[in-house]
Amino acid sequence: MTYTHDIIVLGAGSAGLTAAGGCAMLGLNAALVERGEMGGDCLNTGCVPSKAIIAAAHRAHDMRTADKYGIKGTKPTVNFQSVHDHIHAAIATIAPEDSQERFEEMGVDVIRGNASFAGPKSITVALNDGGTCEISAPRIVIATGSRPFVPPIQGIENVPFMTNEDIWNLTELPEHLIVLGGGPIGMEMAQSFKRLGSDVTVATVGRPFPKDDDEAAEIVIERLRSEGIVINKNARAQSVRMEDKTIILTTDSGEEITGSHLLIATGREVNFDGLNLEKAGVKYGKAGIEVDARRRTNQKHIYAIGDCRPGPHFTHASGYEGSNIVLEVAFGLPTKVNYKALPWVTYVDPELAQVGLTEKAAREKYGDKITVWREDFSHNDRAITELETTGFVKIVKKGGKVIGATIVGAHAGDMLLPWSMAIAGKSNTFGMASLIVPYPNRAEHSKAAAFASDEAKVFNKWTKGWAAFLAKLRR
Ligand SMILES: Cc1cc2nc3c(=O)[nH]c(=O)nc-3n(C[C@H](O)[C@H](O)[C@H](O)COP(=O)(O)OP(=O)(O)OC[C@H]3O[C@@H](n4cnc5c(N)ncnc54)[C@H](O)[C@@H]3O)c2cc1C
Ligand SMILES: NC(=O)c1ccc[n+]([C@@H]2O[C@H](COP(=O)([O-])OP(=O)(O)OC[C@H]3O[C@@H](n4cnc5c(N)ncnc54)[C@H](O)[C@@H]3O)[C@@H](O)[C@H]2O)c1
Repeated sequence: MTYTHDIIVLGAGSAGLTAAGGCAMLGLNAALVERGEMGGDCLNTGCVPSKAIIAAAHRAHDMRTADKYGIKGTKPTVNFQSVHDHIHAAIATIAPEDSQERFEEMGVDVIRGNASFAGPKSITVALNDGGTCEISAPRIVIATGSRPFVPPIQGIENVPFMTNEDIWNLTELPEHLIVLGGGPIGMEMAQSFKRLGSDVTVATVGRPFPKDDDEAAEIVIERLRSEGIVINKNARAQSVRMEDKTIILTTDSGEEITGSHLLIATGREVNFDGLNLEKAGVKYGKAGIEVDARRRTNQKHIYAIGDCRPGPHFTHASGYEGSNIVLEVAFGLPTKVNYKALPWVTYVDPELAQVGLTEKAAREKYGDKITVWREDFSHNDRAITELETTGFVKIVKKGGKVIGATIVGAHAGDMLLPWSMAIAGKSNTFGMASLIVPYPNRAEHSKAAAFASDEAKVFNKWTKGWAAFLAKLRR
């Protein structure tokens, strides 16, 4: 079979951009198909807008609480249209990094349209501006991401609700926001809207931050409650209705929660509708496209990376898996994912940061073979001078080895890097460049500097020559 490309990547989010860009930089003829906005969820409807609103809310909170530093605190005047503009300015500033033009300059063939399998090695694209095109390659990467999952709630079809896809269109502050879901999306938004002036009620199943360390999560929950957010644990949404302009959500315990706006943040479902996976014989389940540790599907030449496969849903996980694809496809190196030093940060205040195993997960795995060490910020001089003494650093060890670290407190996310290095056992620049660093985070620049110092070892005439040789064998 004569192929149009060496590799086809479906989806231009964090996963697909990394895979397609890396392969093209090694000289492969890479196609990247995107039906929506370049940059995917993270840039357009996820990390970037959420971190921008968090920053605005932080400033409002600082104004209200300045008294303790000897500066007269004041009630902030929030112009929500301007907050909206700030959010969209942040997206627009970062957008060129993920743009079609930038990837075309790298040598990627960017095709805008909806991709579906025509066969195991061929793709039909329904082009956004009309018509179709057929492309084919010996290797195909599915990186089609996820979208909000809306649970079955009686009456939901008659009630206006928002998800992470449209909340960024708000130009007026909601009077009373009901947040359904106590995961990172729900809790980051709950604190932001509260600080900007909305009343906020959260309804969730179990405790908020279900994947995080118990003690650390409780510290944040206490802070959120002290800021006036009402949090209903064990409150599964049963039904919802509208009376005049009021939304009334009824939980499975019969409690009624009222508000002016409803945000649904109850997890994700995968974007594989319309991909025609059957035509390629690719297996999938409810949690996503089934993959092995190398992110190969049951069809070994087809990979699935990022949010579209079961596993962690983070930009940095998607980017990491995209880089692994470059090693797999361009260099022919079998590359298993290794998440023993996977970090994540929830950008509430105080920040909640984790790398490796939580204490609970480590106990479940290793029982009393672990030891746990905790240092509170209450006796850290920088924290004392900044009046930010809430929180701690906790490390979990097995013998002499660090296997997990939890940090809750101001700037917690920026403090994770040394623990990632300890868990991964990597300290030189090459090792640092291969670490998974949480997004978005200032420590990413330490990784970037480390990578820059070694970049010539990855992208040079020898590696390009090897990639070209391998690609020729496969054509
Ligand atoms: C509100 C919010 C805040 C978040 N904050 C953070 C954070 O702070 N840190 C963090 O690490 N993660 C965060 N995340 C998670 C992060 O955004 C995702 O894990 C990440 O964007 C997934 O990247 P991806 O490339 O796998 O998928 P996506 O970004 O979803 O990209 C998939 C792309 O594929 C395209 N596509 C789908 N089907 C087709 C098709 N058939 N043909 C062509 N194109 C197709 C889509 O249009 C999309 O552009 C957040 C998510 C949300 C919703
Ligand atoms: N800072 C970050 O890294 C960040 C920020 C936002 C999102 N994300 C990623 O995005 C993904 C999606 O986030 P999310 O918060 O939507 O999902 P999630 O799966 O993490 O949390 C969903 C929450 O909704 C609750 N829930 C589910 N069904 C419910 C119902 N019927 N009624 C009430 N509560 C219900 C769950 O108990 C859980 O607390 C996450 O996996 C996360 O990795 C990351």
